[in-house]
Amino acid sequence: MDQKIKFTKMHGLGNNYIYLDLVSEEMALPALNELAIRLSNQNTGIGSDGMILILPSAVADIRMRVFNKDGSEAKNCGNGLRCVAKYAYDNGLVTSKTFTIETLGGNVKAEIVEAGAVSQVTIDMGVPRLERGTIPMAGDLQDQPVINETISLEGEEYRVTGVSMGNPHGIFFVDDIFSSPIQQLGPLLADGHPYFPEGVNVGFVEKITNQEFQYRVWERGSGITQACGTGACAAAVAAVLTEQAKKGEAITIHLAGGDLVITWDDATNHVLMTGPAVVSCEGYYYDAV
Ligand SMILES: N[C@H](CCC[C@H](N)C(=O)O)C(=O)O
Repeated sequence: MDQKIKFTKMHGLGNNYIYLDLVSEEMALPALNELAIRLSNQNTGIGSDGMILILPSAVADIRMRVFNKDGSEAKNCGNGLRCVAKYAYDNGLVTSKTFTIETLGGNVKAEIVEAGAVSQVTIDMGVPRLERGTIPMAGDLQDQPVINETISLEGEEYRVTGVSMGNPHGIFFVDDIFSSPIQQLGPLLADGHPYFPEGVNVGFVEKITNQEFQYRVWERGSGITQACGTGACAAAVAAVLTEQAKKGEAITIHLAGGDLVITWDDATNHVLMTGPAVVSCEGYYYDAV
């Protein structure tokens, strides 16, 4: 069947997805997991880190579903949320500059800080989940946080901090981001390992100052990406948990694709993320299956 599917490709700091607007027009789509794989394929599809659906919501102003390049569905996507917010505002799906977005990881609040070709968007990502059982991570004391826990992987010892932003993150602090073991630990942990039963986004963080960190990521389901919004939030939370940064202060996370400003708010315990959202292109994909 040759189905003509309208899409918009957007990115947040180079973390790019194919967005399908199922609010403005009904589309009967094929199996979503397989469609995400086809759209993401850079040889036979459009090429991206995955697919994001923009849908009506019964509990928020709009709803986001995110699928990785391998077709797996994730519960949250920070760069995706900023792009969904941009799209919704620019295309009149919402009428205010502040609105709510439903995700599988919980509802979040979006604010269009600056509209334009490059929109600046703030997302209130809500409260980070720190208990071992919520990441989830294997081990005793499932109701306790995992902060710089020593784990042995392939004969080497590493220290990991676990943070969930609705999706799982393992944060490893390193002395030099450019010599981090991303190629070893990414494939080993991201898509299924006894220590991370649901897989994990594997993040490496180097401290520059108390308010500035470098971050690189091997994403669950997509591999190395230019940026990971939930990962940047997890990196800032882990920096506070390991007493390398202060709660309540703005923390700049430098990612391969650019910077995000993250604040883990003292009063609300919510994590705020601010950064850009950009449309790369739009058009039609001919799904010949
Ligand atoms: N790979 C992630 C989903 C995308 C998250 C990332 N692109 C972001 O901006 O937060 C996961 O499976 O949890």
